Amino acid sequence: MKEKEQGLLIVLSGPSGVGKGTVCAALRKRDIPFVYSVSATTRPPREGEVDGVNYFFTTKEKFEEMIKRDELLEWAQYVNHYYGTPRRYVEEQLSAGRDVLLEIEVQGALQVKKKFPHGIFIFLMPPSLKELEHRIVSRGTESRDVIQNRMVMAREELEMMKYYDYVVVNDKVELACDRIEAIILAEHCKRERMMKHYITALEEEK
Ligand SMILES: Nc1nc2c(ncn2[C@@H]2O[C@H](COP(=O)(O)OP(=O)(O)O)[C@@H](O)[C@H]2O)c(=O)[nH]1
Ligand SMILES: Nc1ncnc2c1ncn2[C@@H]1O[C@H](COP(=O)(O)OP(=O)(O)O)[C@@H](O)[C@H]1O
Repeated sequence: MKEKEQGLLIVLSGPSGVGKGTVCAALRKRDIPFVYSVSATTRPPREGEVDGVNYFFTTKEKFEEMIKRDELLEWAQYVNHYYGTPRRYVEEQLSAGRDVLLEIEVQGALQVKKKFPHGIFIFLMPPSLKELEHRIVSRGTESRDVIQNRMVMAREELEMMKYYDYVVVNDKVELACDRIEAIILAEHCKRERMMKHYITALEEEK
């Protein structure tokens, strides 16, 4: 009998402004069968962001409680705010055999890698640093100081690319999505090759 396989844990990281949110929104339209983890954060909501959809917006005190109670799979401080992945949802979905996508920054991704070494780690790259700065500025959601901080972080984050399994350039949104979709498909094929029940089925047919 076919045993229930765990879903794939897919981690997408990349510097602020590279287009993670844009690429994830475009992936959602493609109806790829995976679920998205919603992070908790102490950052204030931007215009149009909805609590429980974009993030669970919370206070520093409540976030620190979640850390204490071990309710987060990983967490990090990023430009003066906390961000973290609620553990329960991810574990439940993976156990139900669903693929889960986490969109998180690099410190958190490295924590996840320790816990899920078989996760798929994808780094989204800007075509150039100049284009990255242009994207952050043109998004218009951050003050000049925050943009400068994010550019400093971006240079550090790009150094961490070496820890990822895949690098995807976000030159064109749809091309970046094609590449991510191809990676997930390939990872499923790889996993199927390793599955015992296929080998058993072939042997039974002999
Ligand atoms: N470690 C960690 N990072 C997160 C989480 N959620 C979001 N982030 C990252 O935090 C950084 C800042 O996110 P945000 O303030 O929404 O800005 P933006 O993604 O750059 O537009 C981004 O690199 C996100 O990928 C999380 O749960 N854990
Ligand atoms: N491939 C792309 N080409 C041009 N602009 C892009 C591309 N991807 C994203 N953008 C733009 O760059 C800005 C930052 O994108 P966003 O998705 O908010 O980045 P992140 O979530 O990584 O911080 C947005 O204004 C978005 O429209």
